[in-house]
Amino acid sequence: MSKIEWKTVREFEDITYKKCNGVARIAFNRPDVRNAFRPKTTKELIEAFYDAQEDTSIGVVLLSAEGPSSKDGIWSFCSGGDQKARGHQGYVGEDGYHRLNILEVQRMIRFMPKAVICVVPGWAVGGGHSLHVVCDLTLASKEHAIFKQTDADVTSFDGGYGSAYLAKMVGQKKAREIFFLGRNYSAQDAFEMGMVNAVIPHAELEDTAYEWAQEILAKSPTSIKMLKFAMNLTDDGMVGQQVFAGEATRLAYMTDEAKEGRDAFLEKRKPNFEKKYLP
Ligand SMILES: CC(C)(COP(=O)(O)OP(=O)(O)OC[C@H]1O[C@@H](n2cnc3c(N)ncnc32)[C@H](O)[C@@H]1OP(=O)(O)O)[C@@H](O)C(=O)NCCC(=O)NCCSC(=O)CCC(=O)c1ccccc1C(=O)O
Repeated sequence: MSKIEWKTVREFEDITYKKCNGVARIAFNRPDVRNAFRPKTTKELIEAFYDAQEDTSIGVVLLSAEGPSSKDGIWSFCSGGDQKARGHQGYVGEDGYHRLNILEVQRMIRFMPKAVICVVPGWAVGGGHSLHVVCDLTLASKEHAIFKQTDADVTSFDGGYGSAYLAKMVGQKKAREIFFLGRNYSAQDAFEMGMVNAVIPHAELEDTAYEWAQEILAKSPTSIKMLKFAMNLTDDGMVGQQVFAGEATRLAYMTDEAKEGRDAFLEKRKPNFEKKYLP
């Protein structure tokens, strides 16, 4: 295992963004407010995720958080939407517009053609909880991770992946308990429910996430991508089919018959697909 030497690839205000050996690490960086996200945060997340998606040297993305809080030493992954930035129609950005763009971040994670691992060093609450749900894998701090759903306390509820997909993960009864009662769950509770892949001692959490990423990087990228999209497909309806089918088209582009179809058009002749029928 090579040493982890994270390199900052771009400076942001609300997040940090680093890369090392095929792994991108995007981390919330507002620990004093439990890493609540505001429109600026989601805008930065979208830019970082887009860069990680486009960068062909990156195969796995870690979504993590900086910390602990300088005020009280408490760790958090993300406490969801910043309630101070909340206006009458949604979360208000510096431009004065109300936005719902954490859902765009969720879609980027879901449709990212690479594995996304959520690293939970502390509180994962509200929209922060939903982000962990939508990631492909979740690793949680044994000592500090706490999972909690407060959407129903503040009337800012995620009726998409955060709840319905969670129910597929932990079962209907448990998902309803999580949302209806809003209790605290430890990393071990979350592991036993099936929404966390592993409970890791806090001091080893980031290194373990990097090691898991390296294990995934040793696999065939096309297999990981197609398996992710295949597993998404049954829950994502026509959009899931579109994403999966797009990749099938990409694979078809690489065949001789695709070359023949393109060349025939450019050469103004009929395509010859003879002897191209696979058994
Ligand atoms: C996370 C807590 C349980 C932690 O509790 P505790 O350790 O006791 O810390 P506190 O003293 O409460 O907090 C410390 C400090 O942080 C500030 N803070 C914490 N969370 C937030 C927050 N979410 N927004 C703003 N500020 C926050 C807190 O005020 C303190 O500041 P001081 O100045 O030091 O006093 C607890 O903090 C807690 O419960 N937090 C709130 C959790 C919450 O309700 N989050 C929002 C849920 S709704 C959501 O996330 C939006 C979902 C969403 O965006 C969405 C969903 C579906 C469709 C569309 C959308 C959309 O895009 O709008």
